[in-house]
Amino acid sequence: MSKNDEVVNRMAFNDTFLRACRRQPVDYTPVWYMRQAGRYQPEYRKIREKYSLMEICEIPEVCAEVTLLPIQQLNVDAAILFSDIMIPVKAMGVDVDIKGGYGPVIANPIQHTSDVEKLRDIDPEGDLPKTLETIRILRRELNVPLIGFAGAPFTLASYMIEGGPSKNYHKTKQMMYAAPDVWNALMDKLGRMIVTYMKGQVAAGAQAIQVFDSWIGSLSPIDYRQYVWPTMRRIFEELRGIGAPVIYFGINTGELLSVWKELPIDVIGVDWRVPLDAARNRVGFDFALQGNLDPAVLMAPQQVVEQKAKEVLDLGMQQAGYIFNLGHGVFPEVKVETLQRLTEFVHSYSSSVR
Ligand SMILES: Cc1c2[nH]c(c1CCC(=O)O)Cc1[nH]c(c(CCC(=O)O)c1C)Cc1[nH]c(c(CCC(=O)O)c1C)Cc1[nH]c(c(C)c1CCC(=O)O)C2
Repeated sequence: MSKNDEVVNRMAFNDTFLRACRRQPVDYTPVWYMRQAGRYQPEYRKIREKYSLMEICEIPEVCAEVTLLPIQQLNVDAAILFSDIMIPVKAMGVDVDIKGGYGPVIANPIQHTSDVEKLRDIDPEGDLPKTLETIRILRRELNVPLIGFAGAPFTLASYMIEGGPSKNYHKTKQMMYAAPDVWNALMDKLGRMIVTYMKGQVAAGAQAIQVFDSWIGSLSPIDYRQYVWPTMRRIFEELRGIGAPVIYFGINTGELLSVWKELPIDVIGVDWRVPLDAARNRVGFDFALQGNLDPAVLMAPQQVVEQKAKEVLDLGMQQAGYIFNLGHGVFPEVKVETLQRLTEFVHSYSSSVR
């Protein structure tokens, strides 16, 4: 390749990730990492010395810079907006703080119908202008697709009800089982917020959407269907046709996949517990899959990382519509170089096998 071709190539838009989301043929397996912008990067830690996470999200130039760090360093095939699932919850009027190394903290947890009634419906242009401005800046700078995102109702509700991270979600489930009216009102309100917010992100330039339902695996399939499914179906039906593929991700969702397969979504994010061929057997061939290297593998020597990545790829690549990712986010202890080499490996191995 001549120097000139290289420049042209670098500027051309790389749509491999979007093609994989739509189960179209690709030249190699696209890859991005959950939490690809974060504390494992010295540059991120430096920016965090100056600004809190919430402050970064309020300064579009800095927020765009943080989003771009992994694109420049890792050669990944998609960018994910730097933000947090709790940012729009704050815009609904909830007093949220995010403590690094711990998680979201809420001063006045939701308990009663009146607490739910107090939550404001958001207007993304009016309430989250900095997020939309960040997306617009990013679209000018990026030559890979930009993923927008939201937290799903159950996962958001778990923080809003517990007041912070939780092990067993006792208060959340207590509301679900004992006060279904309050619970349904909360699901409904969060569902509407998510649809409005995702439409706003896509209108501003997000090219794919990931809905994070990180803690949904704490529910049985029967309870998922009864207490969460109606809201999820409404959300995804309303997001259908917005012109951006929709990814739905959660942890510990092995038993939920047979329910998820009835949802109108494009991509299912799988954690490391379910081998990708088993996931295919559970959801069928109408979805792309994303995942699912155990993030803990990134602490191992490079040859182990590559062996484990190969095992994941050999299962994932059996069908069109596969995106390599971790089964959850990058840990702060991971070396940047490990992810650089992993990305290179995924690209080269997948293009050699094809
Ligand atoms: C559950 C959840 C949250 N936030 C998010 C989820 C869903 C995905 C998941 O399960 O990880 C989503 C999220 N949060 C963040 C992003 C940025 C984009 C990216 O992935 O690069 C994304 C996509 C920034 C962040 N959000 C947070 C950090 C930590 C670093 C910091 O404080 O600077 C980052 C980079 C803080 C946060 N925010 C949250 C937790 C539990 C924590 C603490 C955990 C930790 O400290 O590692 C809530």
